[in-house]
Amino acid sequence: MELSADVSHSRPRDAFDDHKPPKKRSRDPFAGLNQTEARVPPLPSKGQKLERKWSMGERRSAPARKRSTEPFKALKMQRALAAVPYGQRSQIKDQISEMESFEEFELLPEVQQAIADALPGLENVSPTPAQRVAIPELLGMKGKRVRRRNPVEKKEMEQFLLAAETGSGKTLAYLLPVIDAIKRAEAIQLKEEAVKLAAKEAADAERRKANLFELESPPLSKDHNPNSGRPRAIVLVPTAELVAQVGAIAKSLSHLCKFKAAPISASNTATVIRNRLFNPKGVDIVISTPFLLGSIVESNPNILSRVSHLVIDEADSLLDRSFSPITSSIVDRATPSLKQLILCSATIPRGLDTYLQKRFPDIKRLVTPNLHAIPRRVQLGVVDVNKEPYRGNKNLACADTIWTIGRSAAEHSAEGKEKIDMKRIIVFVNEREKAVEVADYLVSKGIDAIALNRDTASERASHILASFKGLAKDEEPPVPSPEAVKAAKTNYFPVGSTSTRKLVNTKVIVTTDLGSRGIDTCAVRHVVLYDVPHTTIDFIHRLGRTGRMGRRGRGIVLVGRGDRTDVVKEVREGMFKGQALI
Ligand SMILES: Nc1ncnc2c1ncn2[C@@H]1O[C@H](COP(=O)(O)OP(=O)(O)OP(=O)(O)O)[C@@H](O)[C@H]1O
Repeated sequence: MELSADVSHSRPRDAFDDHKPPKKRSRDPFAGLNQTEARVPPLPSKGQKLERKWSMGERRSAPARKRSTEPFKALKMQRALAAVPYGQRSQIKDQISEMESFEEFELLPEVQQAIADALPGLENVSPTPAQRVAIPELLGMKGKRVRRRNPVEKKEMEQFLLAAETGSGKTLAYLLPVIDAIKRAEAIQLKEEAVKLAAKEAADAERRKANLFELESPPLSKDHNPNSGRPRAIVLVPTAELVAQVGAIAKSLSHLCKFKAAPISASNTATVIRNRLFNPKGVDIVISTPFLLGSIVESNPNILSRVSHLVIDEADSLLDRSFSPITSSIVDRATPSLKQLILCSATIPRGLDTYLQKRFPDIKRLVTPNLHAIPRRVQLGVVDVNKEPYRGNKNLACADTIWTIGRSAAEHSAEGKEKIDMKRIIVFVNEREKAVEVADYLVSKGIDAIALNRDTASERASHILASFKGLAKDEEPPVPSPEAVKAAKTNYFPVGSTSTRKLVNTKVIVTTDLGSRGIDTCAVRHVVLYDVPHTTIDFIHRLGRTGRMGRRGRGIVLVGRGDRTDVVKEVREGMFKGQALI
């Protein structure tokens, strides 16, 4: 092989004038060989850098890369929830990690024993994070070894915000300390009354000795009980269904540690309400909605005269625009006698956060480590309604989704494996009118569906919800024949057709936000989000109806034209990573 005669000659200067190596050479695998000069291009000037940034390739890729790394970009547009720093969360986690038993709380023995009645069928229960965070604080325990504060020595009203994820046992977290306080106050009152009575009897005896002919003073009337119509504690909740739910828990606790609970709501008659409030044996805890209690207080202001504990459950609802005036007026009227004001919520919306900073700047925030995070055991699936076979028909996609859930269980049963449980599914819509429309459509497709909205009579609503709460025993679902299962294999219904087939093992409630707050639907494994919720707050509450207290659950969101897919994507990512939503 012979080398060229020019091999050692450099190339003419103007060949590098544009600072770029010739393209052909740079692509050549041997381009780096036989070079006598380092051809490193100089650093680009500032102007060149900008030019490069906006060149076609970079312009497309730069924002895309930013989007993928920046967390919750779509959710940041709404920023619905107040932030709780991760440092604070880990600190709380450490603090509560050592509390393993209810016995560590300085509750009265009768209150301790009553816990088992409120959690029937459960053995070796340990307190949930919400209970570990709240109970010691509400009892005034400071650290494990320090004695509880004397309930009578406390003069100023204490304010607490208990914020813990859905289905985490917040009801017991506030009820147990409140009942404990009531029982202690009652014991003190009984002691004081006994001392007074003894003093009076002694005085009477003295007087009789001094004047043998004096008539005996009449005994104290036993007809009037000073505890009648003057509760020591009030629990406010937003709906009649929640009044019944919290009332049932209070009643179960009252079997062992005796106290009188009066749940009152618009679903009770006036006579029932009167009898419960003005029971001659007295009343200790009233559970009510703010509107009902507010109207009673107008005519009987004495009802609030002795209230030492006021609980506002679902505080984010009860302090929002529609409820706030009436809730605040009850707080104001009860304040003179209040020892503890306890707000309770699964979410701290930014509106509530600002309100609390202004109205209760000293409120003590009791927050659990997983606040605002949807637990990992709840999965979120997405159905694209625009795709085949739905072609934008959400009703059809909803019916098909429900059939898919119900059918899998029916097949399982037809194979003779085991008796199947009734499946209970909640479908959430954003508008009240839509609930009826969707329920009617589902019924036309052979699904046992019912609408639950503000127009549903409260007695009927309680009845509908009972089986979803695992309280009422369902009639057993009929076991479908193998033929019926075969016939139901395809659950696609052409638009407009009415199904003659029936989905036998599934019950569905179609509801709005009304069914998303506080209802303890522990029998629900599936939630269908017919509409994409407006905010992360609604996502948390709606998905919170499943996967309660350590159970698994599944949410399915139907995404159609105009729905925020970016929001759904970010919520899913957050759930997958176990992150708190914002
Ligand atoms: N320590 C415990 N161990 C086991 N189960 C419990 C315990 N405490 C409460 N539960 C059960 O957990 C379920 C949920 O409780 P609860 O309704 O109080 O939750 P929540 O936090 O108020 O939910 P939401 O935010 O949705 O209102 C109930 O069925 C209750 O019986």
